[in-house]
Amino acid sequence: MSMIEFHNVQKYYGEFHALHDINLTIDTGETVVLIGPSGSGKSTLIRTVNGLERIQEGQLIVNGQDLADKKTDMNRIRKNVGMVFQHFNLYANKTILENIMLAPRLVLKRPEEENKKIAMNMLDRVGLADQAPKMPSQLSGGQQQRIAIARSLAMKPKALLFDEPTSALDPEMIDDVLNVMKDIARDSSMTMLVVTHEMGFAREVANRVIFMADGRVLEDDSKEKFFDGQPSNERARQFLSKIITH
Ligand SMILES: Nc1ncnc2c1ncn2[C@@H]1O[C@H](COP(=O)(O)OP(=O)(O)OP(=O)(O)O)[C@@H](O)[C@H]1O
Repeated sequence: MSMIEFHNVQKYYGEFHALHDINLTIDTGETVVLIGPSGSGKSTLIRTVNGLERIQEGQLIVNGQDLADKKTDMNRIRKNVGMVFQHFNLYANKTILENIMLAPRLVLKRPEEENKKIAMNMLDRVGLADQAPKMPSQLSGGQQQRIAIARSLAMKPKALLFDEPTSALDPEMIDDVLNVMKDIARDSSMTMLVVTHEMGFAREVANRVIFMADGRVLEDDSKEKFFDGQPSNERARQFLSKIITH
């Protein structure tokens, strides 16, 4: 079953044509890695999936709802589609546990006891249950990003979007975050769309790799074809050789 479908999607920022005729289908449970040079439209594309950016033309169906339709309930979309950003955006004046319990309490009206139990389970899943009473500033960047992931998971979403989740982290913290993401990717019910330059992650757990440039999808391959064969597109081949050698 498909979770996300782009049909001839066009996105403009004013006069600037940011997404050109995007056609993509992402099935439930797939892990899709999105790569491409800076400014190619990767963030824009994933931000359209939970309505942070509106599209101007075409059809974008997420979890069976058409996001181009003004009547679509965006709150319902955001309950089902979580997002993890480059900067973790935790609430600085709330404990780790409160950060995780807040949205399920306010948005899902989840009863307090159940909410706490699920929050602690998610903290355990990212390996940080012992940090529950601390404040975000007491944690490292890598730990804060794992808390941000736990916070998204606590909403029990059907899909998770990741926008360069490790690019703001010190190198020694990247693996811990990637390991948590790999664990989620192996859960076959979760759909993941990930913008990242971490090719080790892509090689290990992605089902597909999509290459974008100038607002267009130029390559959409299985992981095997992308890494072990060759992308058909010349720019994708060049990009791949650069990121793998650096
Ligand atoms: N709010 C905005 N208003 C105007 N132009 C924008 C806006 N957001 C992005 N753009 C432009 O759209 C293009 C695509 O940007 P986007 O951030 O989606 O690219 P990206 O591939 O994610 O890049 P990066 O890897 O540098 O984050 C860029 O040319 C950018 O300047």
